[in-house]
Amino acid sequence: MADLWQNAMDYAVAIARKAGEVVRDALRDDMKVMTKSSSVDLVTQTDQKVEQLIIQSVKEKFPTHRFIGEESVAAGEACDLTDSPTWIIDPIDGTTNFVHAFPFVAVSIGFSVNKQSEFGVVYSCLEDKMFTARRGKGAFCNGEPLKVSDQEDIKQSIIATEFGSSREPEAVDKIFSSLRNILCIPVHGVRGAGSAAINMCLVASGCVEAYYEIGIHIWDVAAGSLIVSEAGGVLMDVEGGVVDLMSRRIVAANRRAIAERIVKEIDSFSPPRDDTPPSKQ
Ligand SMILES: Nc1ncnc2c1ncn2[C@@H]1O[C@H](CO)[C@@H](O)[C@H]1OP(=O)(O)O
Ligand SMILES: [Mg+2]
Ligand SMILES: [Mg+2]
Repeated sequence: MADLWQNAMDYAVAIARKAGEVVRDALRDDMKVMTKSSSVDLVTQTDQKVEQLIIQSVKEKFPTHRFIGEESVAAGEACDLTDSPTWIIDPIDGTTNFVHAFPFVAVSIGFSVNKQSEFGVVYSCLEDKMFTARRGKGAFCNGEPLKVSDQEDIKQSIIATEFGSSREPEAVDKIFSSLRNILCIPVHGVRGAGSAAINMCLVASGCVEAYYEIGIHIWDVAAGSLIVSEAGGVLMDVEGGVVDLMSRRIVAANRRAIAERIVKEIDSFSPPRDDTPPSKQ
C-alpha cells in the first residue's frame, strides 16, 4: 500500500530546507530582537517570517490541514491538537542561539494525524543536518540511519538539558536541584545545545544518552520525539508516566532504565499546559 503521508513528509523536508536558507541568510543581517513571556524569551522577525513561509506553503498543497505554530500561538491562536492532520511548527528552535550566532539552530516540523505522530523533520540549519523520521520506518540524518547509544550505565553517560526561559527563583531552584542530583550520580557530563529539537536529535544520534526538560512546548519536541523513538529510544514524563506533549515536560533516553534513573533525580513541577488557554491558567 502506498504510504499515505510520505508525500507530505517529502514536502516538509523541502520546506524545512528552504526555511533553513532564510534563517542562514538572516544571520548576516541586523536583527531586531523582541521578547515574549519574559526578558529572556526572545523572538525575531525571522521567527515570524519563517513560520508564515512554512504555513503558507503547506496551505497551498494541503488546504484542509491544521497548524500549531509557536509564533501563531504567541499571537493568540489556540494550541489545539485534534484528530485532523496537524503540522506542529517551531520555525526557529534556538532563537537565543540564533540571536548570538551560536551555531545550533533548527527548523522543527512535526505532523500528527489522530493525535499520533506520523513524521518529524528537524533541520539543524547551521550544521546542514536534516533529521527525519517516519512512523515505523526509522530515523535518519542526511539519509543515514540513526540509532540511540547502547550505553547501559548512567555513570558513563552524557545527559542533555537546558535552563529554559523562566528566571522565577522557585523554577530556577528546581532546575538546579535536578541538575545537581543528576551531575552527582555521577554522570560523565551534562550538555545543552540550546535547542530542544537538536538535543533530541543528539539522543537519536547516540551522542548523548538522554535529554530532559520541564518548560518546553509541543512545537519544541513534536518532531524530535518521533526521531528519538524511531532511532530506538524511549520517551517518558519527568515523573515516570506516559509522555504528554502538551504537558511541557519530557524525558527522552536511549533506554527505559536510563530514563527511569533520571526520573528519580528530577525535582518536578508542572508549568501551565500548552492546551490551556491563558484566560484559564
Ligand atoms: N532563554 C532561553 N534559553 C533556552 N531556551 C529557551 C529560552 N527561551 C526560549 N527557549 C526555548 O525553550 C526550548 C527549550 O529550552 C528551546 O528549544 C527554546 O525554543 P525557542 O528558541 O523556539 O524559543
Ligand atoms: Mg523552540
Ligand atoms: Mg522557536
